[in-house]
Amino acid sequence: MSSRVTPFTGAPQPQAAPAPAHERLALSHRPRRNRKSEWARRLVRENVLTTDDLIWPIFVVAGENRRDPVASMPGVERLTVDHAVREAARAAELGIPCLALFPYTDRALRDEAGSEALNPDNLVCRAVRAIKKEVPEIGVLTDVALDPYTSHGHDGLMRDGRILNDETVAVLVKQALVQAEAGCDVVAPSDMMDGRIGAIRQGLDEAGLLDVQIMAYAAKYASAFYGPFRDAVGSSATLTGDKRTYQMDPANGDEAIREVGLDLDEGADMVMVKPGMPYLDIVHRVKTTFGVPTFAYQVSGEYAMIRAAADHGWLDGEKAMIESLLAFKRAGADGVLTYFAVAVAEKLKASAWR
Ligand SMILES: NCc1[nH]cc(CCC(=O)O)c1CC(=O)O
Ligand SMILES: [Mg+2]
Repeated sequence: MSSRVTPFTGAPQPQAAPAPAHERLALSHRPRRNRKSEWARRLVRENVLTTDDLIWPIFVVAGENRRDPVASMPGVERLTVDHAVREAARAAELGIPCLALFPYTDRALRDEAGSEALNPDNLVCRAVRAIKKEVPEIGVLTDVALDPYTSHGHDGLMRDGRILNDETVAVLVKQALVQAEAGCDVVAPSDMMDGRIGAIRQGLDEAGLLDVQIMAYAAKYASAFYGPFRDAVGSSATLTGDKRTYQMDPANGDEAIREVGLDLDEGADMVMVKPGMPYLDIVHRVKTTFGVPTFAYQVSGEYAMIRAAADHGWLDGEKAMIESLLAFKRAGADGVLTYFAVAVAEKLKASAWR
């Protein structure tokens, strides 16, 4: 038997000579013991990141056989539907459970009311149909909100500079139905209007779409970290003002618990906290308070920060990516929407062969 094959025999690890007795601290606890080697660290590890935890957001654009880079998100591209289908197949192959689709809408198709959102043949619906036809085994989540479609870049209808709530909800119900009829598996309202979860659930149920899940962007903050996303969907160019009358104040925590409670009462199957890294306290509170499927969105600005620093050689991008995602698991998230999804899945697959 080869003497090198000894990992299961309890062979002692090489150790430094112990300090002379008179220099030793009389400690009954030495937490470092459980960190002394890789096997010991693995044995006591509390959380793991797996490919099952990942939702991959992708941007789609009209046309054929094109991939347009997003300048503020190095490594992220807007994909025409044919490429999106190919990427969906790659993601499924890697074991990623779900994609989230976001459209870049032509400027000419944007109007005050965001009416392209209700076109059953809009870009998102075409992408959903193509992906579900070619790659039926992957989950497809669509975003319910009007911002990629409105000329003013807001998530809802606007009158006299104000975002209307109830009128917007009526449109969001129609938007969710259009997406569900195209075949999406999950609708994810990201608009933060009050009462939209209940209205969308009722609309889906009345249409017989009982199996379409709702992932509510329940605690979504008015954040500076969405900047690169707005470049990707073209709403940084259109957005007038900010979203603070509907998205949450970053100063608030208790309010997130109330918001999540309302969305659950209204029928949300899963809830989300967004952004991610600066809001891990909220993720943790939501999970411990409600014990429901809880997701976090590692948003575009978080991706851009890690990528930019890594591209400058200022940090190890791969390690920072894994550490940041593991932190979501530790905080209590059941899964994470992340632009790193494919990179992580590839890394996890490679390490499974170790
Ligand atoms: N309904 C808009 C929407 N859906 C997802 C994101 C942000 C995602 C990201 O930054 O990665 C946003 C931006 C916003 O609210 O302005
Ligand atoms: Mg709400």
